[in-house]
Amino acid sequence: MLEVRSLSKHFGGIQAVDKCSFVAERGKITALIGPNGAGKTTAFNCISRTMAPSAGEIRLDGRRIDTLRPYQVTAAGLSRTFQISRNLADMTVLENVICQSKIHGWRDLFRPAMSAEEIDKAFGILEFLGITRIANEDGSNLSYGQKKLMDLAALLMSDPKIILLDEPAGGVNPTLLEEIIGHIRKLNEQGLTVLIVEHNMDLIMRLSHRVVVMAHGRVIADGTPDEVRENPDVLDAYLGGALEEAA
Ligand SMILES: Nc1ncnc2c1ncn2[C@@H]1O[C@H](COP(=O)(O)OP(=O)(O)OP(=O)(O)O)[C@@H](O)[C@H]1O
Repeated sequence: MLEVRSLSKHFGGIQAVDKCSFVAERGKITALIGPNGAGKTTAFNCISRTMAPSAGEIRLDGRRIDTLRPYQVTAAGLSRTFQISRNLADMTVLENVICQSKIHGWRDLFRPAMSAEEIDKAFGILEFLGITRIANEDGSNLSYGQKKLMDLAALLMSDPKIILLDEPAGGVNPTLLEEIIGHIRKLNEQGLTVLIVEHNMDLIMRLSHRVVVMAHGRVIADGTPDEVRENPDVLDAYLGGALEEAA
C-alpha cells in the first residue's frame, strides 16, 4: 500500500500541494483527479521523488520512501511514467526499454549494454503490450501513441509493485485509448497496484476502484467513482475551473 500523509510542496509563495493525505491500496487502481493546477503532477513528482517534498511522509508497504533518491524509490518497487515521453535519442525501442529501466545510479552507466536475459524480458513485455513489431524501430520515429506504450514497457522492466501513470490517455486516439485501458486492467488483474493522474473522466470512471480529488493543492474528496461523481464539492471545483477558464 502507498500512503501519502500530510504531503506539502511549495514553490516560493505557491502552495502547490497542501497537507494532502490519501492511500493507494495494494492491488487496486486509484485515480488522482482535479482541475488544472490542482497539484496532481506535483504530488506525483514528490511521491516518485523526482521532486523533494516540503513536508509530509510517503510510505510504501510501511517503509518511508520520501527520504530516498529516485532510483532507490524505483528499487523499492515504485515506477512512474511522465506526461511527456522520456525517449532517449538514437536508440531503438528495445534499447530504450532496457536502458531506462537500468539507470538506477551513475555506476549503472558503466554496466554492459544489454544482457540476453534483459532482452528476453523486454521482448516478453513488448509482446504483452502488442508492440514487438517496433522493437528495432528508432525511438525517435515513433508515433505519440507508440511512445506511450514504449514508456509503459520501460516502466514494467523494473518489476514494480506499484506504477504511477501520468496522463496515460493524454492525446491518444480512441482505439489506442481502449488498448491502454485493457493493458492497465490486465496489469492490475495480475496484482499490480496502480495510481493514475488523468483528465479523461471516461477512463477514470471505468477503471478506478477509488478516486481521490484534489483542488488548490488539497484533497477535497476521496471515494468510489460513483461517490465522487455525486459529491457537490467536486462539481464545484470543476465548474469553478470551467467558469474561470470561460471568463
Ligand atoms: N516548478 C514549478 N514552479 C512554480 N510553480 C509550479 C511549479 N510546478 C507547478 N507549479 C504550480 O503549482 C500548482 C500545481 O501545479 P500542478 O502541475 O501540480 O497541477 P496539476 O493538477 O498537475 O495540473 P494539470 O492538470 O494542469 O497538469 C500550479 O499553480 C502550478 O502553476
